[in-house]
Amino acid sequence: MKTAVVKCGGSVIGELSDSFFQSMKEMMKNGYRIVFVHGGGPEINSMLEKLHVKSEFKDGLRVTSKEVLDIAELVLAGSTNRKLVRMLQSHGIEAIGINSSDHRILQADFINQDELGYVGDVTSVHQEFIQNLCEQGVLPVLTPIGLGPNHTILNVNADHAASAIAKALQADRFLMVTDVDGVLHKGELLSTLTEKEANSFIKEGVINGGMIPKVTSALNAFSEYVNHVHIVSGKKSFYNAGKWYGTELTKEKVTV
Ligand SMILES: Nc1ncnc2c1ncn2[C@@H]1O[C@H](COP(=O)(O)OP(=O)(O)O)[C@@H](O)[C@H]1O
Ligand SMILES: CC(=O)N[C@@H](CCC(=O)OP(=O)(O)O)C(=O)O
Repeated sequence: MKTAVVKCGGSVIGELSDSFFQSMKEMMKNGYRIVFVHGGGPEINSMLEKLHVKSEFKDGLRVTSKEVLDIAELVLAGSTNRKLVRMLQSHGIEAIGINSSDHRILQADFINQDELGYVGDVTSVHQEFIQNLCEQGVLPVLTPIGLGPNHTILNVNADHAASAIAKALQADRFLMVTDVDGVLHKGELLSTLTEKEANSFIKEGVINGGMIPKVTSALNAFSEYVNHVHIVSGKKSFYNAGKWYGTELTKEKVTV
């Protein structure tokens, strides 16, 4: 069996297509066990607006007061996670939703409490438990909420959380699902991207906004254990007849 970690961004959760779920099923048919990790940034934003709570981002991370943390957990665990589990089940995929501070699925530590508040980075992943669920044929759907020191919970950027999980599970593939076809350059899809190109595109501003944590997390997971990392769209098929779509990270440029 092969393992794949699929991170689904909040930008596309409401727009996931039938072809996306078909690609998931095709992966499973071809021997992949899938672990799902999700974001929910836009849904958190609209709940914060409804409740008239202000929040800001610093370097792509949400500055998270105690009040913002409670709302982020409420939305991620109470709404986004539930919706995804139901969508998977309606497409015939047996899934279980878990808030990742439960059972120490994700342990995290503050990044910089003074500047960012309750924001964490993953320090450990309960990989045996995740693997056990997969072995039972249940697809785990995980929030990016980690258990911090002294029983606090911490808000973890979902790209960072997924990257840490992919590394801990030594996943054969790591897919980052978003609302665009992959990494674009002047409107054209880049089918491959090397680390060097990614760094210069970030410097030049070609890669900006939410694509920055995605590409840096993708690069971060791209290791001796995780050899295949893709950034793909959730609006269409990303895998069909053994072919992968979107942008794949490569060590060096592939010439075709
Ligand atoms: N070079 C790029 N190629 C593609 N998308 C980019 C690029 N630079 C910035 N983006 C933006 O990144 C967005 C995806 O990031 P984000 O909205 O945070 O997604 P998610 O919720 O899936 O994590 C795209 O919708 C696009 O607006
Ligand atoms: C610390 C931090 O920024 N946490 C994110 C967690 C959700 C997330 O990352 O969602 P997307 O994948 O949709 O961006 C947040 O509060 O928005």
